[in-house]
Amino acid sequence: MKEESAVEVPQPLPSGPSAFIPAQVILDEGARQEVMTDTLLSVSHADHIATIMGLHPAYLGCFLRTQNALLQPDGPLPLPWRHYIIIMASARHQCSYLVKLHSSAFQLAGGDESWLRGLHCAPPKIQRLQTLNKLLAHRPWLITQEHIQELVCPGADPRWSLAELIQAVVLMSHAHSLASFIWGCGIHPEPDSTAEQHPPSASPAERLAQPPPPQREDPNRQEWTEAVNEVQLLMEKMMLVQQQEEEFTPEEMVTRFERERTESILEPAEVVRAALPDSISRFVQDPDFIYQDFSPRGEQSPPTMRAQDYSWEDHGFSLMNRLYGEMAQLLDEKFQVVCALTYHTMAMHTHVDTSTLRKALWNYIHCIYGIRHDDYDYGEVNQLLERSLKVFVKTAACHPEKTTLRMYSSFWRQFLHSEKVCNGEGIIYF
Ligand SMILES: CC(C)C[C@H](N)C(=O)O
Repeated sequence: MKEESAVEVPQPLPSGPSAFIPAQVILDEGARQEVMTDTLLSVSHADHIATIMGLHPAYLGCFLRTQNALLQPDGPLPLPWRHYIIIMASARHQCSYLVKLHSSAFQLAGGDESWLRGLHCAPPKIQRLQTLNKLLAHRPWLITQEHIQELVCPGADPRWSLAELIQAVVLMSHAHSLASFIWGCGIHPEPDSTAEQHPPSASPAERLAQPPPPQREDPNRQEWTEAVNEVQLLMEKMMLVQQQEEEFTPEEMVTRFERERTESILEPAEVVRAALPDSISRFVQDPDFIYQDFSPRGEQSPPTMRAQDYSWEDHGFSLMNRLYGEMAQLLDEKFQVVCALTYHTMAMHTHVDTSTLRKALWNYIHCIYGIRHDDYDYGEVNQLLERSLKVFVKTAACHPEKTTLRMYSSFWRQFLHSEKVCNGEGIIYF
């Protein structure tokens, strides 16, 4: 095991779409994806998000289709309202990138500027979404039937229709997870249209082709050998996991889940919470309400939810299909693409079956949110995910604004950046 102190302290990159990934690397790794350029060219102004997500063209395609559908002119909620809901939702994760982007879009769509002074200036109907917004962002397990009833029942004033509410919920969830992606990939703010260094007319390729940032020193030979061995070891563990036939009792399976959940508490280093800037805090009510860790004896611990009792495939999809059919299809496609997304690569190796590793990551994120798959042995998470990876994943998923370059650089040091690009939805991690 390498000592913490031996890890080089990474320096933030000065320019380009991401503070974590050098612009040149995005170009190089992107060039390996044949369709990337096409996908990027079809995005009229490829922003930093699309540029980084374009490392996975199949995912970028689904993402953009979903986002475009959410923001197309027709639909139950007026367009300015939809931008405003995204602002409120991204503010919960302190994502000034999205707050800024959608404040401009809100104005362009004809929104009433005075609302941008803060939540208290928005219509009461929008303000009533606050509770749902904060629960969805930080502790979704607390949402009950009453929260929905309160908004849609005939006596509710002002009342939300089901069609409006489902659109608002998808908008909020979309913004929450996108905020995790933005923090998790260290995405830089978009250049101001007034700023000199990046004229808005620059094409994505031009913007990427900035002078490369000062390169860090190449890892020395010993470090490289060590890294190669780490990947080798991980691949051996994956083989072992695949061959494992041992069956555990249901009780043992629960214990293994609980163990993983309890251990995750220790993962992120506690950082003192800084006061929110006014540009964010004006859209946040109750800023101290954040993700709450599981505690084995704590009364307020998140309950466990069995994935078999409520899942997208068996329940979520059909409900949404009735109320917002187009979105149900798009989200379903997005989930399917991401579950199947693999290039069969592992750092310097090709033709690898990475399914066990991807499944461990997926299930680990569900685990931190208290979701248990009762046919999955959580011992695999423990075997396959190194501690630094868990710290990163947990931070990006639960406290995205605390993700640092150091966390990003500490895990999977041998892997391509495109393999590390991560989404707090728990989904893009290839
Ligand atoms: C999680 C990653 C290591 C996935 C891998 N790059 C793949 O193509 O499947």
